[in-house]
Amino acid sequence: MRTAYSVETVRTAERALMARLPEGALMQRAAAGLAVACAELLGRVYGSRIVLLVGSGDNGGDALYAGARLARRGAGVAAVLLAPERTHAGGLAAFRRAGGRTVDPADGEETVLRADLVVDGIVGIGGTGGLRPDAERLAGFAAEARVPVVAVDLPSGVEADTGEVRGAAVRADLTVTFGTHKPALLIDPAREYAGSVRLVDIGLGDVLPEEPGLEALQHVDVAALLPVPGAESDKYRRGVVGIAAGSARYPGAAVLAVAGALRGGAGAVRYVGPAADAVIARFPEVLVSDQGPKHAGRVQAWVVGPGAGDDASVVGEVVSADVPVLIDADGLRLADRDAVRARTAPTLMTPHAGEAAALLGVAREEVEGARLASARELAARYGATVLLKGSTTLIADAAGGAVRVNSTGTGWLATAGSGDVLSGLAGSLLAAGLSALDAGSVAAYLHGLAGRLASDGAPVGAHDVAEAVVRAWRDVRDQ
Ligand SMILES: NC(=O)C1=CN([C@@H]2O[C@H](COP(=O)(O)OP(=O)(O)OC[C@H]3O[C@@H](n4cnc5c(N)ncnc54)[C@H](O)[C@@H]3O)[C@@H](O)[C@H]2O)[C@@H](O)CC1
Ligand SMILES: Nc1ncnc2c1ncn2[C@@H]1O[C@H](COP(=O)(O)OP(=O)(O)O)[C@@H](O)[C@H]1O
Ligand SMILES: [K+]
Repeated sequence: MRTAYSVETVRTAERALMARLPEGALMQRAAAGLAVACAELLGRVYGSRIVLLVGSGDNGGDALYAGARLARRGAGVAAVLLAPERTHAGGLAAFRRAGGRTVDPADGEETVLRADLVVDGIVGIGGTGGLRPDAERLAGFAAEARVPVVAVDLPSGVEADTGEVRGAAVRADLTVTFGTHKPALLIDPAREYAGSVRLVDIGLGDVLPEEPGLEALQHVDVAALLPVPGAESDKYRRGVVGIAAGSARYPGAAVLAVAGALRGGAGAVRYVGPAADAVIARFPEVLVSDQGPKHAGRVQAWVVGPGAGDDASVVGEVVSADVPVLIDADGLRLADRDAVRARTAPTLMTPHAGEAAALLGVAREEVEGARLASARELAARYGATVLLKGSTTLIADAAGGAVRVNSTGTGWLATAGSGDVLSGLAGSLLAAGLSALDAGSVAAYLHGLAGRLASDGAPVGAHDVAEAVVRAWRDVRDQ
């Protein structure tokens, strides 16, 4: 499991750890890790030209101590000081002792454009708002220079706790972060600014609380959650998932949700709705009914909404069922809010940003800029688990606790119908007995991976993604 903690938690942990260690020990650990990462990226340190962008806090201090280490290995290191009189004193002294030279921001452009590597030590977890104008100017030179940029702890200018990017921010190729990931390194849009991320152990593990703010499942975690049939299993014990989806106008959504459900581990898939002929023609193994959800026979979980059009009565019937229910797409618009809140069995809602915005009564951009807060808010309002789709998908439980984050996907998944596949897949995992949080996060993980496998850099259709779920499942199982 990859975990991330909020700034406040990181600071508390750092204080606890610092109290046990000699002064400056943490920063030395951070700087040592940072210098190693820079050296690896450069390949050859001796003779290389490194430019440090140094802000006025400890983030700049990390950069200066790392710069000193690199200067001692024969690199030519220059530091552009944003606020010379407020620069980290110990770091600056060490840097100068090692032969580093300082540069006035006025000469920053020329220096940065001649660099082989730029180290962004402008601001770390102490930053708020986008970069200030003088810092933005320097960041602009780094982008212009088209040389590798290594961010210290975080790409400067992003919001550490939320992943929002409210103004100018550094775009890094590599971010070397200390002690733990910060939420911004796992959540878009900030995640994109970080490039690849390397975590340097500074000993925080022992002092961080057990429950993180965010967690991202890895192959091994997903493998442990996948339902596997045993000797006593039969199709009913494996779970039956009901799909109430599709309409005369959108029959394809039913086919795609069923395609996802058949790959999600349930023992049987029941389909209810007007697209039964299309479903059965494509998937003869599906049990179909046109009697409505109440009379369709027992299921262990329902999926309602994909391509449902305007049929609110089917949504109402499913929402009143006393089994886990996944509500997606049109279902999110049609479901009675009080009825959703009144449910006692688990509910999983799977909006994209536009649907989440409609549910919250805000503009889509507001959700896109504050995805974490939006997912938490929706989960609390509806008493449901909320899976907010996007390039990083977030899964938040109503009870609070760590929010799951998934980034296995690819932009090629932004294709019509891929969300229908995801809802069928997640519903099937719910029917197989996973909690709403696990079903949502395992489905997002497999779906993202399936998108990558199916696409391999080329356009794909949603049905390709559904077919590739089997390969994603094997990939996870065989890790
Ligand atoms: N606290 C610790 O024990 C450790 C901290 N470390 C480093 O220290 C950093 C935190 O240091 P600080 O608390 O000093 O804070 P930062 O260095 O992250 O930022 C504070 C400084 O940045 C300026 N600033 C804030 N917002 C800005 C903006 N939008 N544009 C430009 N400048 C801005 C502020 O004026 C302030 O001087 C971490 O990110 C990490 O790099 C590491 O050395 C590991 C140990
Ligand atoms: N840029 C992206 N990167 C990765 N995954 C994405 C991206 N855009 C969308 N997705 C994923 O693709 C799926 C699209 O679902 P949705 O928006 O409901 O589409 P539809 O309604 O057409 O099925 C979601 O799983 C979402 O997380
Ligand atoms: K930084």
